[in-house]
Amino acid sequence: MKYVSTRGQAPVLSFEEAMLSGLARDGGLYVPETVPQMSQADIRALHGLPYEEVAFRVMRPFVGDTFDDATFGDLIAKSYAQFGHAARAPLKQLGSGHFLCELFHGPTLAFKDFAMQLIGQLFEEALTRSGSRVTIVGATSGDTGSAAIEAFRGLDAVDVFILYPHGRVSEVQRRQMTTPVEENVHAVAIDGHFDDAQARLKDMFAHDDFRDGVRLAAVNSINWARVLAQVVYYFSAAVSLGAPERKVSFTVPTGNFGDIFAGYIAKGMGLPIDRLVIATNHNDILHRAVSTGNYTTGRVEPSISPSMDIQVSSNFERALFDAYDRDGNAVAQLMDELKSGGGFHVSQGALEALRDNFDSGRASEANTSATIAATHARTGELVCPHTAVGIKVAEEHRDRAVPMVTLATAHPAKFPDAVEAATGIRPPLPERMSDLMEREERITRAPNDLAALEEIIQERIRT
Ligand SMILES: Cc1ncc(COP(=O)(O)O)c(C=O)c1O
Ligand SMILES: N[C@@H](CCOP(=O)(O)O)C(=O)O
Repeated sequence: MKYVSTRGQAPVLSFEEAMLSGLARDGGLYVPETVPQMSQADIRALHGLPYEEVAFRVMRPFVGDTFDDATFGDLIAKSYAQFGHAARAPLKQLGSGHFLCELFHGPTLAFKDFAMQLIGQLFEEALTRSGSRVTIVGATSGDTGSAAIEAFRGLDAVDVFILYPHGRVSEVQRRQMTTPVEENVHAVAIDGHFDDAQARLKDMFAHDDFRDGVRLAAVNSINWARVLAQVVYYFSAAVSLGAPERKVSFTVPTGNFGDIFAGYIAKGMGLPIDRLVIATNHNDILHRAVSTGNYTTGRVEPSISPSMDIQVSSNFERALFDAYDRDGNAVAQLMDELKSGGGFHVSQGALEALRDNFDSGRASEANTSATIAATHARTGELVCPHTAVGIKVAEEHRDRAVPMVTLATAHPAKFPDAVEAATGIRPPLPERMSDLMEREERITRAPNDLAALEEIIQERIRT
């Protein structure tokens, strides 16, 4: 299995190389050269299997010879052993034909744990084997950072720096990043918003001396391995609802487009997904792009679903690559326009290709609060604000003949203020985290400045 860059100018890599390098040398994102197929019989055979076995069968063809079967199976088993639900990604019925897929039973209470726990294991195995080390730098609007710190804390071969926007993550998210005591993890609060953090991360990858000097690695969804691990729960959910005999649709609360792109890959592998619905908050660049063809960035406005306060949505580049018939030059040109002019227009042909797979909708702040309240009143469930954005958009896009699954991307206790404001109920943290608010925090403050951030990292990495 080989991986190619969406901008067509970087070396073609193996799974291990793509995983350890993150962003391609030409600024693009790695995607598989071809998407492996699962037949109807392969999909039918997933019925009733434990999540770990589904994960093995879905991901195995993408990994090539990087890991042998026994090792890969063991790493998957270790990755999900800490999850608080036997089904790992259980389905819960919300109403007739509408289901939630609960992705928040991992150690940091958000869907990011599905991929991060796995790539923590994969990195450790690959680095131990080669005797090398890496410096991971991540950008977060809250959940990726906490999941990465949890997955990599205490590892000898890895130093981790997480850039998060100062004052723009929830207190629970911040404390999950700032209270771990291990010396190899660092939470860095930068002035600015998530897009600034992600832009500085990409600048570091474009700065070859720094990139090579610190052996820079990425754990954001620019890393293909992150997307791959997220493909699995589309299969487990669809099979539980009758695939391959029955089609299923998914609505995905979306920011950086990684999670929904994983659904697109599942569909490309043969899973009978009817519609993939992009659900955004008022930072709605993706909804505007799919409905009008204009991908134009605006100001990132804070919201009660802060993890989706994103305007420059990295993985959209992967979808564009396919929509432009895998023409890396065309994608590179669009990304140049984005950098120089803040946006681009998607060609008619590419827009039609995108619309073949994706629908989209948006939820205002009032919609989100009202959905948290209505869902609680109707079902007794407390949902996080990101999930509420998904539920609201899903209800608008449902074809009653096809089951709809909304991805429940975080636990409501990560965003207690928004949930309490909507329902009057403050969701408690699970017992194992009950002292989170008393633990001591360790925060580095930094300007939104490449040189300053690189200096902090260079001073702190262990050699
Ligand atoms: C809770 C939550 N929901 C949804 C999203 C959106 O996911 P993605 O960035 O993969 O689109 C994120 C992070 O981005 C998140 O943390
Ligand atoms: N919502 C994310 C933003 C980064 O997304 P990623 O999937 O590219 O890591 C977060 O919580 O940090």
